[in-house]
Amino acid sequence: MDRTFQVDLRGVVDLLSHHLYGSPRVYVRELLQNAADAITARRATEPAAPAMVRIEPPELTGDGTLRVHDTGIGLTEPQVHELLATIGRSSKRDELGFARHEFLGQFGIGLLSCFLVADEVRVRTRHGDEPTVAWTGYADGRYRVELAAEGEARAEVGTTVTLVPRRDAEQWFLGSTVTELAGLFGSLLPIRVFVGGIETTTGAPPWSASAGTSPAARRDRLVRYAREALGFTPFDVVPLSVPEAGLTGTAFVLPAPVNPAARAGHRVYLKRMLLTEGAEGLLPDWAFFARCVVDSSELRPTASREALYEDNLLESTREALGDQLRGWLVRLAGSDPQRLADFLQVHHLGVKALALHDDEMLRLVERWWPMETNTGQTTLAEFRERHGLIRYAATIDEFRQLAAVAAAQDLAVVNAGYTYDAEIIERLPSVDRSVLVERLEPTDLTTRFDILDPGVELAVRPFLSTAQRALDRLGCEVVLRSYAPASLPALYLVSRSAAFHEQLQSTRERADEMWAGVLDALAASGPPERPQLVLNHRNPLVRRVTALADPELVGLAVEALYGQALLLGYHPIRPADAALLNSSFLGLLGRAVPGQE
Ligand SMILES: Nc1ncnc2c1ncn2[C@@H]1O[C@H](COP(=O)(O)OP(=O)(O)OP(=O)(O)O)[C@@H](O)[C@H]1O
Repeated sequence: MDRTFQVDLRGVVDLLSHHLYGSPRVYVRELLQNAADAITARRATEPAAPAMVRIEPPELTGDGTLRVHDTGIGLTEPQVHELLATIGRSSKRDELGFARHEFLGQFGIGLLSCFLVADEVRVRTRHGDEPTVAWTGYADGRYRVELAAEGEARAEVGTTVTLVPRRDAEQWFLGSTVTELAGLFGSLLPIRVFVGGIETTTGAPPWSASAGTSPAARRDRLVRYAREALGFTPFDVVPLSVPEAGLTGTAFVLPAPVNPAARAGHRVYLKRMLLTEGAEGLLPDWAFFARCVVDSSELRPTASREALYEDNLLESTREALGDQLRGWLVRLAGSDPQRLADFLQVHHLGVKALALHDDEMLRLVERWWPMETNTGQTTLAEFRERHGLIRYAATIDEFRQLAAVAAAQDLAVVNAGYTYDAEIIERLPSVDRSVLVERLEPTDLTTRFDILDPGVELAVRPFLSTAQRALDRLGCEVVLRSYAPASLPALYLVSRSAAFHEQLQSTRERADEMWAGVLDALAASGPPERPQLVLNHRNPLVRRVTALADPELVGLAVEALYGQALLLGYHPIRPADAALLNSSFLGLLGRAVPGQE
């Protein structure tokens, strides 16, 4: 014998409340949705029928219940038996079981959500001239269907749903809560909803054409809407429209920086009923700087109606919305570059973070983000146009060391020391093969320094060996070259490998034995290049120093030049350097101040 499943309603309600719905508050949404669908169904054959829902919270009914009256199509007695007594049965599907397009509901479980907050649900409904039918359901799964008694018959077509609150759920029935929830979920519904005497529907969405007379008025309205509903004054508003998803709406560009990795939540309405205030996946990741409010008639909800269902339509919608935001950026670049600059000022960190993965963002940064260079601020695109390649210093310190000298040699350098900049520059050739990039190494500059002519070279040899002796213990090599600018007496240049070895050395001094061994092994992997103190023979002071006869004074002068070059290049000052600076300063002072004790 075939048997039929028995459904334990308590178990189902438990499942809904703990696993499907995020909060019991959805009961208001489900009631509104059923009322709106019933009105839609009635108006299909009776276009002039009223479209009104009235909610009476317990403060008004006076008997502790909440009532929802609608002017919808109502149900006949057989329909009540079929639809209200069977979980998963809906009138909103076609013969093949597909969700019918004009309705909000489709699953046939919405009414059950009332049991999240109510012990008892009563439905009194009238369809056309049929008698009024009364259905009463209980949370334990019992239900009763009867024809309404004579005095209880409805005068009008429509349905009244009455909820008898569960003891511990009374807070969900407060007039203020119900008003807030009806406004939250249903403010855009194309019907009129009242809670007590307060209308909670606001008419057409704020972005619809009829809502504002001129584009400027509509924009003002949207800015006001963002302030009230989203809590910020947008940097800009961007109209959105994706016909294939029946989608219209607005993207609000955020006025303050956000973390692009944080999931953005968008406010999504489906057929003008709020689905969620935190929809993910509506925009591509790179569009982290916008929050959307949209209404769609075609996108699908998950069964909980709290998120968008990820399908092909959502994917193509995401792409289309991405295109529209990209278009906004491009238009901004063309029509109002200053505003684009303002936008980047706010969102540059996020834009740059994405530029490491997203080609569009990379191009945006290349074309529009002004970078610091030793010839002033300029975009990478301009820099490349002017200099044929992008030459950059990879850290701020390197840039500081090199900027002035490189500029004097007509060598333009970008400061790529700020967050993401060096990686962005290095990624450029992967999207455009014609882009040449070159990392400027401090020691690259030495190739641009002129060597001295042999006569001078010979004459300064004694000076150089005295100078070298003074700096030997600091591991620094002294070199004499001729370079611009003449005002610069000396440069301290550390190659990358020398910098690495220096760091290794200072770590080794602090490490315990085991680690010292490891570090030694590392250090042995490459010959340490020594840092160089490059004295500038074009500098008058340096020339005078090279001509000094007193070796002690030469030592003091070279030490002082060494210290000054360290400071000028923002190099770290080790204890030995500090001691040397100190002694050379005092030594020179001693020489400068005449007289004896
Ligand atoms: N206010 C109402 N007026 C007329 N019919 C109603 C009303 N409320 C519910 N019904 C009928 O009861 C059926 C079941 O309602 P229920 O809310 O459980 O599911 P649904 O709205 O079809 O789908 P969903 O689970 O997606 O909300 C509906 O399909 C509808 O036919």
